[in-house]
Amino acid sequence: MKIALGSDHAGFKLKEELKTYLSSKKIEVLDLGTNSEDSVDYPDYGKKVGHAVVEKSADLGIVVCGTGIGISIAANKVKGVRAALVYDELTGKLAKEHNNANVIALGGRTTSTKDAYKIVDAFLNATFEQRHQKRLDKLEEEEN
Ligand SMILES: O=C[C@H](O)[C@H](O)[C@H](O)COP(=O)(O)O
Repeated sequence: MKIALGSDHAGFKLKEELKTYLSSKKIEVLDLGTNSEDSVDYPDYGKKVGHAVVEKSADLGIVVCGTGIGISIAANKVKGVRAALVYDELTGKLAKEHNNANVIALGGRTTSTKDAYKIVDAFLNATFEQRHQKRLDKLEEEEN
């Protein structure tokens, strides 16, 4: 399992913490930046992670900005991405079970590190429920 990580400056600290956390669980990480708290633009990093996932350089993606909002919108602009802004364990779990999200977005200014770890675990441990596939097909139809 390889996870692509990306953030803007507001998500940098949480991205770094997640990188350490995932590595400690022996999950491979592809860090696509940013690499400091210097101000950058979230679309650049959301799109990078989205491309990494749909082009299969990574299995899943995690993106972080101040709220998770902007970077989730950015990731969702990439065809084939289903990015979910998640804010607790339940939404982390349901993002996989119902939406088969291939990217989750977190807010570095809105979600604590401890909660982020729980959310990521809930997402990674959940399984997509096939009964929702027809809805995902309808999303895909709109892209094509
Ligand atoms: O949705 C957008 C994100 O939360 C950004 O991280 C945020 O807008 C960055 O704000 P600022 O440039 O004031 O740090």
